[in-house]
Amino acid sequence: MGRVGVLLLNLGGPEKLEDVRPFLFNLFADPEIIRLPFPWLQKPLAWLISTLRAKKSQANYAEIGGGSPLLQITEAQAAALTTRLGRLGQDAKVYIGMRYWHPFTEEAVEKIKGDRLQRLVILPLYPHFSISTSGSSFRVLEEMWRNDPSLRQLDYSLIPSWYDHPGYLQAMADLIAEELKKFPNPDQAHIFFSAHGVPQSYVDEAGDPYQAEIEACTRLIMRTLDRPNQYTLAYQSRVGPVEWLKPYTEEALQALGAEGIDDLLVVPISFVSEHIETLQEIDIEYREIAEEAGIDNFQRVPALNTHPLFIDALAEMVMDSLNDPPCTFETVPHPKKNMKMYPQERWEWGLTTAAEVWNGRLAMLGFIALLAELISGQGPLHFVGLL
Ligand SMILES: C=CC1=C(C)c2cc3[nH]c(cc4nc(cc5[nH]c(cc1n2)c(C)c5CCC(=O)O)C(CCC(=O)O)=C4C)c(C)c3C=C
Ligand SMILES: [Fe+2]
Ligand SMILES: [Fe+2]
Repeated sequence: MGRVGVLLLNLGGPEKLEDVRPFLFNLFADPEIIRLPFPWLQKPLAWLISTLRAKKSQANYAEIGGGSPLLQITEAQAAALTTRLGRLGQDAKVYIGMRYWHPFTEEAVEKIKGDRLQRLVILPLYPHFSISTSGSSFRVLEEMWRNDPSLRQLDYSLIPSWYDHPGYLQAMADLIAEELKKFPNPDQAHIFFSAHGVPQSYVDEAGDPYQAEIEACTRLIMRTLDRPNQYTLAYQSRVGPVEWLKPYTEEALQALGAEGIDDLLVVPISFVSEHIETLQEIDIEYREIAEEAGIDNFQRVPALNTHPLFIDALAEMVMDSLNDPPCTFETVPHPKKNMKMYPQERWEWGLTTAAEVWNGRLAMLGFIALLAELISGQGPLHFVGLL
């Protein structure tokens, strides 16, 4: 086979404190993160939430050195993958496409168009599929493919998720085994999987396979690890007023503390690189909650980053994808039509003409409330927990 391209998809993160607000704007402007009944409200609301949330979020980024390490780590993963594919005899160019910060997915696709590839493999750096992560990036790409005849000439294949890949599972099990050795009694340490949450409605109403994939993944990691340790799965990083996947990490930590657990090993599983939610949320915020709950020995497994077994696993997935029949945008899960998405359940009342009029009026009222929030800093968005 001639030259192939590999497009690594990731979320992106602010590199410096000034980037935080525009990064948050991009995130909240994504209808796969918040979907409003009126598309025209999407950007004003994103502007408002990002402006109001920026200070708190900047303070968190300041605690981890003033920016996200995500791009540097993703670049190192891309370089390691290029080398590994070269060793397997596959000349490949690896591109990085971030959803909410530079280098954006659109920039990567511009480069790809100039490079006359024979085949493109699209590989999200999220092991599990969610509408809000891989699904959102696929939607952006699908739109570009729809509008650009030159892209439609390109032979491509997606890898929707890979939480059950044996090489990935082995890399995770190795990282866990390595950390367990540091406990006074390794078999007694409680293993605590902390996955990034999503709103419950994504799973129940939009058909997001995320929760099922996370649950299957933790079982497979434990089977690969083959140790007698007890384990728990919980969901972190809840944002906003609606119900998210449960149990919530903070509540699960408190419950384990109350049960008398002293030795706890946290395993972040939704993400393969260190980022704000591991370095700040787990290492600082959840550690504090755990210690207050009486868990004295709180340790964390590092993210995979460029773990050699993990890079081998990525290379294997790319090689397999080159030989398998292509997987296209049409074949991956799409949110169900008319689904409710966070925080739409509060803002959608129906589709009749009368309801439309009322929706419009209420949306206006909502927007005024949001402006009040901006001016006073203490309005309804603080109340519901979005800020
Ligand atoms: C698999 C991982 C992730 C899922 C699922 C996910 C869903 C999701 N996220 C938000 C809101 C925010 N996410 C933020 C940052 C962020 N999110 C992920 C991963 C997943 N998000 C990562 C890796 C990062 C950090 C990137 C970095 O800078 O290193 C943020 C910004 C940070 C903050 O202010 O807390 C927000 C906000 C929602 C609403 C959502 C599902 C609907
Ligand atoms: Fe997130
Ligand atoms: Fe967070």
